[in-house]
Amino acid sequence: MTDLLTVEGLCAGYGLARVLDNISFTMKPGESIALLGRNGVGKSTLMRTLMGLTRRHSGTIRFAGADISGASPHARARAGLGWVPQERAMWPSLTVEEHLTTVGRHGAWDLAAVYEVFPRLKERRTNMGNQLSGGEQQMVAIARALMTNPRLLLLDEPMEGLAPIIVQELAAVVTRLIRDTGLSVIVVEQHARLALSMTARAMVLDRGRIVHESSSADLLADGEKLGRLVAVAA
Ligand SMILES: Nc1ncnc2c1ncn2[C@@H]1O[C@H](COP(=O)(O)OP(=O)(O)OP(=O)(O)O)[C@@H](O)[C@H]1O
Repeated sequence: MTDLLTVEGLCAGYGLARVLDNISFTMKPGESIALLGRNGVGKSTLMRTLMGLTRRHSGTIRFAGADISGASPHARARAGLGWVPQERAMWPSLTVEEHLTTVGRHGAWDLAAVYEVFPRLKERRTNMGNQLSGGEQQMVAIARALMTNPRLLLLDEPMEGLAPIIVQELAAVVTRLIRDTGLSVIVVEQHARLALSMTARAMVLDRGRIVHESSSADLLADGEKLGRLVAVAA
């Protein structure tokens, strides 16, 4: 099977400051990766670099058969990269449903499909973005990315700051997306064990480099290694 994503020798950062140092990895369609590491090691920077939101110093990114290394964020979204940013980025004056329909693109994910995954959003469909709880905002952020019918979904700390019960609810949804719909996903998460339980592959960063790659199950089973590589939150 051809790769969905091929990253080779990627160095990137902000201005002249280099954060990512020679990152290389590949992903096949349907694969899921937990991207882990301590605070400040470059996880968000890698996600943002895949979306074209940082300064790439060198290296290449191929996605769905095309070299997107120099493509704009907009072009990358059109090519099928779905982005759920850490800050959620709600539009206060739009309703839940407007958040979803303004970005909708033809494909299996339509309003009915996302409401089936997030029944709470259907109940809240006329609420404004600024009338939602943190968990509901995160559901909108994920649903909005699904409405673009992405080939790869990038989730940057989707559980951050949410109550434990909402974390479990969202984790169940993401697991379902990965296992049942075969969606390709990279998820950055402070809840390392939770992220490993949702995904097939684990990748750990330290100071901008990949320092560990294995199956998620292997890393989950090795508590000592997990503790050494990652500050384990849960
Ligand atoms: N907009 C920016 N401009 C300059 N430097 C930045 C910017 N954003 C992040 N950095 C720096 O890049 C490095 C990596 O940050 P990044 O947010 O990618 O880490 P992270 O692994 O996602 O950490 P966290 O889990 O805390 O979000 C840090 O040293 C950070 O200070």
